[in-house]
Amino acid sequence: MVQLFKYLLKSTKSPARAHFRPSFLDTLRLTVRGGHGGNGLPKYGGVGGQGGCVYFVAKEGLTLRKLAQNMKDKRVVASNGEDSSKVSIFGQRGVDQRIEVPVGVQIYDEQQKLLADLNEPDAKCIVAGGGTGGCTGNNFIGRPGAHRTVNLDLKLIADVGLVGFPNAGKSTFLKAISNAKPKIAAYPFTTIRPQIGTIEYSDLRSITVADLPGLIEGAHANFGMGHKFLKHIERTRLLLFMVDIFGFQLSPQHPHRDCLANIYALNKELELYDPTLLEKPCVLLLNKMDKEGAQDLLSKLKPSITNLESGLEHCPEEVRPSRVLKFEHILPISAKNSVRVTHVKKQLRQTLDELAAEHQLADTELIKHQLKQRVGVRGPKIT
Ligand SMILES: Nc1nc2c(ncn2[C@@H]2O[C@H](COP(=O)(O)OP(=O)(O)OP(=O)(O)O)[C@@H](O)[C@H]2O)c(=O)[nH]1
Ligand SMILES: [Mg+2]
Repeated sequence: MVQLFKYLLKSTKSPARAHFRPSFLDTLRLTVRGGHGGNGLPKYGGVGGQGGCVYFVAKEGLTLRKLAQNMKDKRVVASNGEDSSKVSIFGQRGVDQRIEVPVGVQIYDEQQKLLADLNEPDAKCIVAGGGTGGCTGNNFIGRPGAHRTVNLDLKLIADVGLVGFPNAGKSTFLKAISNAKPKIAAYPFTTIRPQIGTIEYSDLRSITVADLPGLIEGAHANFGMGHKFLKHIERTRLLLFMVDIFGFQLSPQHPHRDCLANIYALNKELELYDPTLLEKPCVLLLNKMDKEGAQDLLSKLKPSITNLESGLEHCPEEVRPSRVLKFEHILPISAKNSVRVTHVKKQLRQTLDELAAEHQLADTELIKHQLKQRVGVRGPKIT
């Protein structure tokens, strides 16, 4: 019976099967223990071997899900150092435990203190040192290794973070612009885990875009998936906001918000999560421009969208941010028909290149300060 169930589960692609698919995992708790130091040999002044340590190394192409599957009991223990003996005065050191973790993992101890940020390939950190071997300093008695519980918190690393409310067309856009093959449907919450797409350019350069699902109005109050996935935009260099030009209504119980109110609402959600995110360079996409009446709507909303500050007083109080976003560019598109998607592709690359060049220049505090002010001075244009 169990076999039959397993077979059915394997062979069907029904929604039930999809339901059993393991979900995206971005946190993992592990217990780590360094090896015990070996005992010394007082008679000969022999020193025990040091216990092995547990260390993490960041590797690309790994996921926390894979790591969790490979480590069923969530415990990592390094081996003990050997005791000193007549034939081996210096005991052998214990063998280290090397654990490969995905790039972008941050490691916290139980008090939520950050121990390490493994944000580039081959970055390493020792999470549990081995105990010292027995010697004169400790009466020849080997010491236990460090023992602790660590929390691994994965924050995706992408050049661009795609932020928008459900149904705006984020996945449609990601599919049109990159190699990603996300699911697209006419109902909210189609995407339930972050997706990363890579945009390739003719000069063989590429940029990565992360589609971060689950953001809804009130996420700060833990509605929907709350801010679960917002942490992933902390490490993106550019935020790409997307709104439906016709606005959005989550359900009949929620108010319909026009496109402008949605921009403010996204602005507010980010502000409530982490106000420093508002300082990141950002671009706005106005999607579904192929639909009838979209151009007229755009002409009507244009003055307010290009000057968010001016419309603040008419913004519903519950979605009113205290500080508005300053978009580098505002780009009307039709993700579905791939209209102006190439233009977005060019703009993203250009903006990222400009940012990289400016950061290279910004080696004095003064220039860094001017950089922060930069977006505000220029003001966005709809192009
Ligand atoms: N007319 C029109 N429809 C679009 C456009 N882009 C997306 N859509 C439609 O809008 C609906 C939602 O698109 P998705 O790409 O799934 O939206 P999403 O933002 O990823 O939604 P969630 O994953 O639920 O957050 C689908 O029915 C798409 O076909 C567009 O440019 N024009
Ligand atoms: Mg989606």
